[in-house]
This record gives sequence, structure tokens and C-alpha cells, in this order.
Amino acid sequence: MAGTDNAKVKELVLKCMQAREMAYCPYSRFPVGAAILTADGAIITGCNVENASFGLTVCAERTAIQRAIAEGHRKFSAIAVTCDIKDSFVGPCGACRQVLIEFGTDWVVYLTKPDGSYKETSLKELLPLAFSPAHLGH
Ligand SMILES: O=c1ccn([C@H]2C[C@H](O)[C@@H](CO)O2)c(=O)[nH]1
Ligand SMILES: [Zn+2]
Repeated sequence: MAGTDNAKVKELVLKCMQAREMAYCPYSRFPVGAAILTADGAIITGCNVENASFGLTVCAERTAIQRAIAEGHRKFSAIAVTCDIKDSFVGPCGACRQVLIEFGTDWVVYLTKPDGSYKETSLKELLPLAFSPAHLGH
């Protein structure tokens, strides 16, 4: 991505993998990690947090964005996401795509595999024709 050097992307990928280790997922046993790079260079991580009332589960991506907002960040450059699937790059669920696009269409999404390889995509690509704050005049 323009403006994000390779070393920073590698750091982001490493951080999302470390975050995956923290996942609380006793029901699915499907750990997910996310790491958000803010416009000012901070990295904020998240993991999925499940609940015995299954519908209350929060995905890694949304955990990360809630943390980032709560810590005062509003501008984001990139997010890296990882799960344990080795043979394909897996994107965020639809709910997470909508929550991420609330904070801009221009940030980069890195889908990663457990071996550290990654594929660059974008929120525009992941959520075409999105409903966004612009439609409410924001
Ligand atoms: O984008 C996604 C999709 C799923 N999960 C979590 C939710 C649940 O804990 C587990 C299985 O769906 O993976 C995420 O964290 N992010
Ligand atoms: Zn999700």
C-alpha cells in the first residue's frame, strides 16, 4: 500500500497473529486475530470473544475497532486479519466489513495465512455498493 512500508506491514501481520493467540473461542475453536494500523502509526489489536449465548460473540475485527475508537483513534491506514486456515486467504465477515467501512473506504485490508503470507485488498473491494455515513449526510 502507498505509504505503508513493507516492514510496517510485516509488523502488523505479526501483531494480528499474536492477537489470535488471545482469542476466547471455546465453542468454535476458531481463533481469529486482527491488528489495525492507525493513521498516526499506532497498532491496536483484537481477537474474537465468544459467549455461551452464541449470538453475543464479537469478531476479532470488531474487537479491534472498538478498542481503537475507545483509545481515541479515528483515522486508519490498514487492518490485518488472520485465522488458522492455511490454504486460502479469508476475509472478514459481512458484519465486520460494515463496521470497518464506517471509518472510511480507503484503508487497506491484509488477509493473512498462518505462514505469514498476506494478500492486499480493500474495503471497497470487500463491500461494494456499501451503505455508508455519506448516505446519512456524514
Ligand atoms: O470475520 C470473522 C469471522 C468470524 N470470526 C469469529 C467469530 C467466531 O468466534 C468464530 C467462528 O465464526 O470466528 C471473527 O472473529 N471474524
Ligand atoms: Zn466479523
